[in-house]
Amino acid sequence: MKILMVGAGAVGGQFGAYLHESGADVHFLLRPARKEIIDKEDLTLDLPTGKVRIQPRTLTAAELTPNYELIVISCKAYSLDSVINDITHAIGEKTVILPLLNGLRHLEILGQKFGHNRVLGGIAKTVATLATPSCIQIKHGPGNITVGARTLEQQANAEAVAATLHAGGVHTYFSEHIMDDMWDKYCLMASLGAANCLLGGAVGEYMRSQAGGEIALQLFKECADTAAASGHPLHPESIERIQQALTNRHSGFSASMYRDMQAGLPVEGDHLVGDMMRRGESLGVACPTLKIAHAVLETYMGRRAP
Ligand SMILES: NC(=O)C1=CN([C@@H]2O[C@H](COP(=O)(O)OP(=O)(O)OC[C@H]3O[C@@H](n4cnc5c(N)ncnc54)[C@H](OP(=O)(O)O)[C@@H]3O)[C@@H](O)[C@H]2O)C=CC1
Ligand SMILES: CC(C)(CO)C(=O)C(=O)O
Repeated sequence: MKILMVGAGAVGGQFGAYLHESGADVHFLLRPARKEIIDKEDLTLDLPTGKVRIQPRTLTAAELTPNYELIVISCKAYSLDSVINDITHAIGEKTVILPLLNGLRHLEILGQKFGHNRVLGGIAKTVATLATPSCIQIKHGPGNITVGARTLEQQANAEAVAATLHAGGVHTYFSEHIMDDMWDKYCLMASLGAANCLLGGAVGEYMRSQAGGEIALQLFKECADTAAASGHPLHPESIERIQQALTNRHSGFSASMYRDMQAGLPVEGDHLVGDMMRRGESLGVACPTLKIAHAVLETYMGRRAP
């Protein structure tokens, strides 16, 4: 399967590197400035087990041809419009798209642009950061990807993509209920990211405040109620697991959105927290705490704007 990995950030660079290492036919679509750096310095994965350095095959949007069977998208949500514009020339009749962004709204946006049956459901699980333009720091070992069909027509394509990723050295799960799984991760991600950014700390840090845990659990409740009102109620075990993750006093857990905020970078606040709040409110779920967190994220983004 001919694969185009869009971007070589924390998620795309990592999983693309595993594919490259195991001999898969993978190209990285990079913007010119990044391509120049990676072509000169290679791409290094800094894993707990040591460093892995690869020489990826890179190209820019101007060089794309419509002969990719799989396009993996792992940009931040605020770059999605530019990515959609850039990959248009890489889409052929049989191209399948696997987005690995957190959240859900990108599925609708990509589906409207390229056709819903092309866009699979996908989840990346990892804790990774682009430490320098040519080095990705990965905590807790190699991450994994979950793939699944969002429509009946996609089933065979989703299975083929999962098999290709697995054969390409990526820890891959195939999900028969990908939308439930995406909602599960979305609820974790939105409540964790909102709590980290609103309260200004990783889980163990905000748990030292009197109300930190209560606020994090309220954020999660609003997300879980929204998931249930959307027809994707979380499993009781998931609810318990996420509640524990959000209130563990000894945990350094934080969302990539918080790490981005600490680094002064743009954040996916509207895609993750704003979208959850709007979905909830449109279904009659009260989301007062998500609303406060969204306002904090919008204020942050507004302050960054030139
Ligand atoms: N980091 C993590 O641990 C996890 C992140 N996620 C989710 O995955 C998604 C990606 O996050 P992450 O990997 O951290 O983000 P990064 O910022 O590390 O990487 C995004 C990459 O996308 C590239 N990009 C943006 N636009 C284009 C374009 N038009 N053409 C080519 N490349 C482009 C950027 O390139 P450039 O270098 O040129 O700016 C950047 O390197 C997010 O939705 C995030 O929430 C999910 C699980 C874990
Ligand atoms: C699950 C979590 C929080 C792990 O890093 C994540 O997806 C993110 O940070 O973007």
